[in-house]
Amino acid sequence: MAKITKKEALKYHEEGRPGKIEVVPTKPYRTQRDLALAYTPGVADPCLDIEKNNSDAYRYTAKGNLVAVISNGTAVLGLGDIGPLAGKPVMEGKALLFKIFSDIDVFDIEVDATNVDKFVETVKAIAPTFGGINLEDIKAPECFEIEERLKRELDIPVMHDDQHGTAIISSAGLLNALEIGEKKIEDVKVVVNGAGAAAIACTKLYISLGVKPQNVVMCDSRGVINDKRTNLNEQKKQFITNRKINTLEEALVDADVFLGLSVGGILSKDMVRSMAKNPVVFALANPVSEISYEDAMDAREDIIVATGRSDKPNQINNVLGFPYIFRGALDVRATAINEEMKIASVYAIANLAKESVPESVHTAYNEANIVFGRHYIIPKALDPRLVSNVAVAVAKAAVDSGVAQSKIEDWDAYSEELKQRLGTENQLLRTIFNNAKREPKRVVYAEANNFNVLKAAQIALHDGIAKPILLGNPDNINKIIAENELDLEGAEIIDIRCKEEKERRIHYANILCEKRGRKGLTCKEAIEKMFDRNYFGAMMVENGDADAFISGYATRYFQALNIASKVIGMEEGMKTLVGMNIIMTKKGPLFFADTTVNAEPTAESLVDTTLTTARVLRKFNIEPVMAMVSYSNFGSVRKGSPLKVRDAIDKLHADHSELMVDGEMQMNFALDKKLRDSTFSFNKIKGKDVNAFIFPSLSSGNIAYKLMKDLGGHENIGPILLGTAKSFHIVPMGCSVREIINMTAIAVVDAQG
Ligand SMILES: NC(=O)C1=CN([C@@H]2O[C@H](COP(=O)(O)OP(=O)(O)OC[C@H]3O[C@@H](n4cnc5c(N)ncnc54)[C@H](OP(=O)(O)O)[C@@H]3O)[C@@H](O)[C@H]2O)C=CC1
Ligand SMILES: CC(=O)C(=O)O
Ligand SMILES: [Mg+2]
Repeated sequence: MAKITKKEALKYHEEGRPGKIEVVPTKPYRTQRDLALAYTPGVADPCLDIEKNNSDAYRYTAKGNLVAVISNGTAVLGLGDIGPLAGKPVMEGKALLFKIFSDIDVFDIEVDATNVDKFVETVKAIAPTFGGINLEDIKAPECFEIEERLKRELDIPVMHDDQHGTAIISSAGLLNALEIGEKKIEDVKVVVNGAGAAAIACTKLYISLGVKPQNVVMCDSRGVINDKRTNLNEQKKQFITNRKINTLEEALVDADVFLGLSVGGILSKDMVRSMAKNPVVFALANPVSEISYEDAMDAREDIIVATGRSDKPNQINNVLGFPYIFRGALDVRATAINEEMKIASVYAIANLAKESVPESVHTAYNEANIVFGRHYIIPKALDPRLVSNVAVAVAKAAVDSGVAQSKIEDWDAYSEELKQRLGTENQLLRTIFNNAKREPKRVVYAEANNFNVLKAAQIALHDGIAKPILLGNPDNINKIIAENELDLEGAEIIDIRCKEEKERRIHYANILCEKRGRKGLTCKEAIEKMFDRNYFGAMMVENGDADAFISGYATRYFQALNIASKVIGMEEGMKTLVGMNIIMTKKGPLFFADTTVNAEPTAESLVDTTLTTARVLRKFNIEPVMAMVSYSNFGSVRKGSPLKVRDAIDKLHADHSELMVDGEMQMNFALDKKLRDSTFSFNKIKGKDVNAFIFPSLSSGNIAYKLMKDLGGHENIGPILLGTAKSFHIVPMGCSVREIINMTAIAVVDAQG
């Protein structure tokens, strides 16, 4: 990632509405009645109910999803005591992270109080507003007493994130780093630089996970905490070493682990070189780490390095924890965040790093293949699985340890709910993928000499969606596999040009020649075409040697379409192929057809488009409710394209009366059922939300889906080719791995019949 300049950082914060957060109403407020409900007199009723029963605050107010990020600015990142106001950008930043990663709303509260009593009293006084308290950037040793007292005196979860959030994440990182370095936690020698909030909590958690207290040396700003030191606070006293050493440099000789939670730039390359083999260096000070990632990597080859920064690999930062720990705690109304919940988070985070990484993470970090190892010991901050993995583990631990005030009956449903809440789960794709997994099919990838195609095939293979057949030069394919550490064991590779495939080429050519002989194709030409992977792959499907075909990554859409028509042909009874796009909206998926094939459809082809679209929706377990859209309503214009739409509708109503379809209608009547039903009460899709739109021409369909995608910012799946006699699918040229995987699942479902 390119370095961020000061100018850029200031502009980011200043631009538009200053700062990073705003408050958004969640209830209607446009009418006088709305206001009377939102405020007086309506608001009095929930007030009186809450007066009688305090827990009703969770029913009638935002309390249950509201966390306070509270700081007095005495230890802001590694910037030190810069005061509450100067710390506000960090607290707003935490608010932003809470919202985007776990949909928790946050008020950031900067308190002008360094005195422990005053700070505690302030937090207690405002606590009724919140469902949880996240203490932030409060310096040691005051932070320990502040947290202890608030935990004791409040009945909502309180967590000092710099202590426990950091301890949880760095422990997860440590477990994985030791596994990679093949070391046992009970044997490792750990040097902790820093003896403040984060360092003390991390060290305590390391010990509870198995590090031996006698194997720990802790340093503060004055050097090693040893028995010569005086005036140590109670927390530091627990870590006095009896080793006769005074400096960080001495402590690091032969150490296995360096944990830095202090200040930037205090660790030299030479110190790193003096450590034991496979050393673990967690340089976690922010914004400048104890040693830069580059210097640490440069110091020695066997090192495992992590920093707190977002712009380097292995980011150990409490952002991987606090959003999800509070999410889990709030969802079961936990009265505390206890040790059991912390340990559950450690293992949930550590284990997630060992699972195969979703494509969205590769895309977000612009990395081709992220796999568990030295450079990936901990999940990435943008990993969408964190919310369901960590929050579920925390909530379960809260229930099991008896601090939960409400129960979750169905953990799978809770996990799904979290994914949907964060928009990380696409219900439609989940259905398609589940259907695909139920009966995976042989999918032939015609362009397997491309990394994206191979990566998609690997994921499809490992996720049990498809059985890939890869067409391409085996040397090229194997080179890409080796260079990118892909694993395609079990996938068949076919070199269509080799002499062993000659017989098959001739066989396929004969079939094609028979099919197209009267349409101008000579047998010689057919043989030549079998050296083209798109033709060969399509023939594999046609001949039953594969179930579905995918191409388009490096082939023009219309070229692939042409092969589909010539080799595979159309489904029985169909006179046209159809292109369909799926637009993912907040209200659910919307299906647009035809978006890519028929430039000037006739009434017959509009009928075919409607029937094919309806069939596909049913394959996706969706009952089609379809509108044939135009610029007029139910015959209001008696010329031009509305006429052919009317003809199509008449035919559909006559021959397929069971189908929920009507038109022609304008888009606003299709989208707004109240408007439609009140104006045209006779309409056949009365009371229904339309989920599929049939366009009167290719231009309108194509323009509409691109407007939704690019201007509306909606995710788009497709175009998907419909109406072929067998499963034949074309991905957009140069598309992402995700798009190829999605198309694979669709192709498999299509092939299932
Ligand atoms: N990556 C992450 O997720 C997180 C990183 N951090 C980082 O950890 C650091 C400490 O934060 P926090 O614990 O909240 O702050 P504290 O103020 O509570 O602690 C700071 C500690 O650093 C010690 N220190 C300062 N200078 C040196 C030095 N030259 N050598 C050794 N120790 C030194 C201080 O020593 P003394 O006691 O003598 O004053 C003190 O013990 C910050 O840089 C912060 O950004 C914190 C939380 C999370
Ligand atoms: C990440 C964090 O909380 C800190 O550096 O203080
Ligand atoms: Mg902090």
